[in-house]
Amino acid sequence: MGVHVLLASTALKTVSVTSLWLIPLLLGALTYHNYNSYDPEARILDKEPLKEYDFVVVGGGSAGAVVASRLSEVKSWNVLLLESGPDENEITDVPSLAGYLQLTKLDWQYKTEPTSYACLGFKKKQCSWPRGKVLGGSSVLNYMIYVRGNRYDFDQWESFGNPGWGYQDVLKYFIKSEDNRNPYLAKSKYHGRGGYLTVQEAPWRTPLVAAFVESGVEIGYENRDINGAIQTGFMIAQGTIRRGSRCSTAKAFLRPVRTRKNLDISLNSQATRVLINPVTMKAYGVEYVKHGVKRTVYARKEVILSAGAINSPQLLMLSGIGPKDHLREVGIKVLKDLPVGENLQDHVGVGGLTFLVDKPVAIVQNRFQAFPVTMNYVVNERGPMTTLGGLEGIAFVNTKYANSSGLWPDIQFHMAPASFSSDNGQIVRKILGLTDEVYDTVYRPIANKDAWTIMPLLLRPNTRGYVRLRSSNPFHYPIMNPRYHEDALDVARLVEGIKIALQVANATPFKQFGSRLYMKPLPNCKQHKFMSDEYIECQVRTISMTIYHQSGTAKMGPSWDPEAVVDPRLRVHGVEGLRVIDASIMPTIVSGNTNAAVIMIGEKGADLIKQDWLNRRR
Ligand SMILES: Cc1cc2nc3c(=O)[nH]c(=O)nc-3n(C[C@H](O)[C@H](O)[C@H](O)COP(=O)(O)OP(=O)(O)OC[C@H]3O[C@@H](n4cnc5c(N)ncnc54)[C@H](O)[C@@H]3O)c2cc1C
Repeated sequence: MGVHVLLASTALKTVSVTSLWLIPLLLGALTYHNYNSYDPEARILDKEPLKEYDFVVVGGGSAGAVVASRLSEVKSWNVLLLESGPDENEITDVPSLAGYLQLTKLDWQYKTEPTSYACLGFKKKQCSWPRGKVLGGSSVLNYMIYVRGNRYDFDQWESFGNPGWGYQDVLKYFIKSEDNRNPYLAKSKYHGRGGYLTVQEAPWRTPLVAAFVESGVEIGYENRDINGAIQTGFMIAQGTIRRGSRCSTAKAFLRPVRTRKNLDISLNSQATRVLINPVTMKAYGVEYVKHGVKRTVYARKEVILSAGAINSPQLLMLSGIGPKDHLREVGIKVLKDLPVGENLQDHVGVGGLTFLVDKPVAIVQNRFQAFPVTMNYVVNERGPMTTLGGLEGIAFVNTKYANSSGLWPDIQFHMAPASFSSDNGQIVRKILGLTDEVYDTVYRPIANKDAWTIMPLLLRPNTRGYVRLRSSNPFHYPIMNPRYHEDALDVARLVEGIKIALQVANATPFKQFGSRLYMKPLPNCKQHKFMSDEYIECQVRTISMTIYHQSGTAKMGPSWDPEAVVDPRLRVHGVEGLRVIDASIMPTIVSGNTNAAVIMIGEKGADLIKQDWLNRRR
């Protein structure tokens, strides 16, 4: 996702340099104090769990927050939400500070296994995989881009034997969640108003994003709502923000219902195992650790895993549900042999393509004065601190390998008005883990210069990776290998994606800024002619950037699908009282940023539970 946090540097650098940063913190603290007494967005209360609930939801992230909120609408049910991390804080609210949350205690700080195919420009050849360890999960760390995916993704899910998951069925759940506050979008039949989740464009932007959209039109694409009837095209990004601040799923779905008597939320509570009766094969509770003490909570009706695409499969395997040979290898008794942890998919992009401009129109850390920028955010909810982690433009384009209809693009663009070194090497290089050689040779020479980038990303990879247990210890991080770029066509699509990005950058609208390609080759690719196919392939493998969309590790599919872990009602095959509701269930990754689709999965999953239990009772 790239270059995100450049403004943030300005603000956070100030913390250590002057006391100006105290002003917004103080204002934030005052506002927070007031919220506690009357505001519906006030924070949730961390509860001591009871011994037993109707439903125990594990993980309060993008999906789990939705599930807990919707299930507790049924007054006769009581619901426990267990979340490993703490609550959000004032810094997580600020859109431009998104990247600053990585490598903190709100981040699980995962890393991929080193391979020789990808991530070669990062330390130890590992890609960093941040995931939210906080109420709201990865919706607290994410860059807030609101993209739903392509209608054919969902129709394909249905065609795999998952009735009720086609585009027309899921569209109503996207709309149900949404409160779109951009009038031109809100009136469209594809958008919703009045839902819990606020969606709007960032109130501030650079002129470069207008040039990006106009250039897209010049090369033959439409400027359109990429979440509407047709996805192919260019637009200014929509984001999950509310009045200029992050709207995580915790803020959207949990805070307004925090006083419900039948919903308990337990923070800093890490589930370690689902309890399953080996004779009846019914899930009846969860073991978890809070404040260093191991505890058990029982579920009368169901346990729901919403721990995300890394931790839901980890928990299933720790509980005896997974590939039998692998479980035996790590000494776990097999209760149900299922391909848990397989089918891992992610979006991987090519980072580092940089265009320099002659005008002061990009985001450059040194140019933003901390005090006015911060006050504009705190007082007016406007200004550079409202940018979606630094991203401004989105596009969906077709390479020569794309579906011939032109309606199911194979490449997405993220456009950011900054480079890897617009923050003078303070944050971006660290959170990505760029090697010193790459940073010093290529990016340090343009530190603090006006620059912008397009990052092409591969929408539907051919490769499938895996998540496996490192050991039977629930506190040991699992092994993660996305197998990026092991498939030649995946790489070829990205090479073509870079060529389309170059066409966009060469279009007339960018000429007014004196925009030009920065031509410093990557040190390990300089044997190839700059921007030849061979060079671009080398760049694809060197700066292989996750877009943080891990999914698919507990695949949804019918009982005859040998790869399926959950059925189309999201129940784990062969185990009663246990569902998975999060990014893990995607049979194929959606063509677009995953947060909105995961929220939709949470909405639909909660409805499936209501249908199953409320109909049964009557
Ligand atoms: C840095 C970053 C940037 C991103 N940018 C975007 C973007 O701009 N737009 C977009 O659409 N998507 C984006 N994404 C992806 C999107 O946010 C995720 O796909 C989505 O949040 C995943 O939702 P989930 O519910 O599956 O998992 P998560 O939201 O990760 O939730 C899982 C939750 O479970 C908790 N948990 C895990 N294990 C346990 C356990 N054992 N016990 C108790 N709790 C546990 C975790 O702490 C976490 O809160 C981004 C993600 C990241 C990390």
